[in-house]
Amino acid sequence: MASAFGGPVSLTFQPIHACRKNKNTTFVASLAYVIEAAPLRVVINNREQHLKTKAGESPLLLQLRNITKRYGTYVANDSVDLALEHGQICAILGENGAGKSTLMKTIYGIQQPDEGEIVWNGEKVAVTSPSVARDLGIGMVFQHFSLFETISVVENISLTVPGSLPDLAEIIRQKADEYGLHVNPDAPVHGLSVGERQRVEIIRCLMQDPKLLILDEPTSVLPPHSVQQLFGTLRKLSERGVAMLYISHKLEEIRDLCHCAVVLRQGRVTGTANPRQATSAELARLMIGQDIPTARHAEAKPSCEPALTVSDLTYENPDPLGESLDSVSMAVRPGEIVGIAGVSGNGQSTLARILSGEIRLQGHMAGRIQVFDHPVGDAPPGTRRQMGVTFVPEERLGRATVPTMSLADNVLLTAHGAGLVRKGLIRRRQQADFADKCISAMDVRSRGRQSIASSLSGGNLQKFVLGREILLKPRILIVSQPTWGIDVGAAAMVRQKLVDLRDTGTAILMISEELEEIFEISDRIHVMYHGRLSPSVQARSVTAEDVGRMMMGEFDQKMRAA
Ligand SMILES: Nc1ncnc2c1ncn2[C@@H]1O[C@H](COP(=O)(O)OP(=O)(O)OP(=O)(O)O)[C@@H](O)[C@H]1O
Repeated sequence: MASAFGGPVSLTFQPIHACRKNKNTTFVASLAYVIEAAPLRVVINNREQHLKTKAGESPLLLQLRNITKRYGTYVANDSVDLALEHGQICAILGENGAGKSTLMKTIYGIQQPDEGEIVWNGEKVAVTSPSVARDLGIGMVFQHFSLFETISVVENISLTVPGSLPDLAEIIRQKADEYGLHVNPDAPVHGLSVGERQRVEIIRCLMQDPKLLILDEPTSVLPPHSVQQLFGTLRKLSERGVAMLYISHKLEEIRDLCHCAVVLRQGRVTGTANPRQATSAELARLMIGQDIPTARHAEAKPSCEPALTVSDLTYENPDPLGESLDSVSMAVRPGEIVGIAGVSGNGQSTLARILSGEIRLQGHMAGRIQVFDHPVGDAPPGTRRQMGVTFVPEERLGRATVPTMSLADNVLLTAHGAGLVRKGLIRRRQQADFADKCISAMDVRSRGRQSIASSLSGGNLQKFVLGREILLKPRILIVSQPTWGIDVGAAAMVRQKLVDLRDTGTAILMISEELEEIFEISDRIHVMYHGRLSPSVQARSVTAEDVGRMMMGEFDQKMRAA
């Protein structure tokens, strides 16, 4: 059978038994189907009854019919059909650039589809803006929080939800009790952990009584113990009839939480799956069309002399809301990967900025930073780069790239010294070749080197930035959150590239909140906690539980007691 792509179509039928059984709901066995490379209409579960549907409500909360969204001639969403029931938690899966965010932006009214229609509770609607979406009952929890740090929780919420502060504080307490989202309405936001901030974002959505919540990679910022707490809340919401669209690259979490999964590839729906019955490997295969390789990780053979040495680094952050460092010491040798684990907000981003030279040794800082034998504590980033140090910051837009510039011009920002400029003039051929190499080496899905950085999907821009720095063949690479927002297939490729770079003799310092990633490719592991760094441990000699305890500060208590 030929598909719309002209390629073959394969059909796989897979029986699903009652996948969400509770005393209120009776299921009939239904079929989940996977259709490769063909547009299809998705009907997620056939049920005998829809007991979560209230009187006057359509059994389907949301239907997308033939939604198409183009950017110029590029089709980001292509005839997407989707149906969602009340209370259903549906994962949206897809590789970087598959069109997930584009689809969510359309549902939330941030952008308009070029073709197709949205049917809400049985009625065709035009979601012309996020406020129209909120009025309908659609809420969105973004990956990056939008809270003002210097005011309290209730003051933040009052900026979008009408009501007096005492009344709002009372409602916050009620919602917090009802859904296990404990947060003090009067607490200033700057003192809250990331988990608490996310609870505030969710409470803010709940106060608008949503029927559908869109969650964009909600666990990427959370420490492991907060993930289960969040899932508890989401399950409660689902039981009360709130439907959810859940974007994530973390397949285990999708298997744990979601009732159904829709797979997008190149803007099209290419299949559905029951995540509770599929393995992570099967879900990954559905997404990327092949098995995921794990990094081939032979034991490191580091040199003796460290490439990067940090001794007794203490930094009192002049920003009262910023992270400080306390007596941080470590060394990274050529040919090894040193991972720094820790819950975000414990000083990792300050450390990365000091090591890159963005913050330089001055009065409120003590200690020493050396690249091989040279002290660099007061050297600017350019000098450090000339010594063979490259950096990948966690913020790709704005810090790693200029959003409004093309990929070709973004290459010049850090690779100009690699023969791309001579006598002050840009060598266009070499510039184009370097950009093309980054794109092909890292499989960056874009419309070529002239694409504007901000038009790339988050994961593809991240791959481009990594490629730029790796191609410079650095002596030292300092990388923060290397696979943040990158799909599982691309993450495996990125980790392999880091291991390959290590094997050429580069010293790599990797700051990551993903414990799995830390374990997969680090040779030694440190943990950061409240601005202090643990002694390093050999990655092969500790368990995730050991590191988890270190992340909760156990090493710090021992060091202080010693
Ligand atoms: N404003 C824009 N202008 C041009 N192209 C865009 C724009 N926004 C997105 N695109 C393109 O649309 C495609 C889909 O992007 P989208 O952000 O929806 O992908 P995604 O599946 O969310 O990816 P990721 O997992 O990396 O976040 C990408 O190829 C991207 O380059």
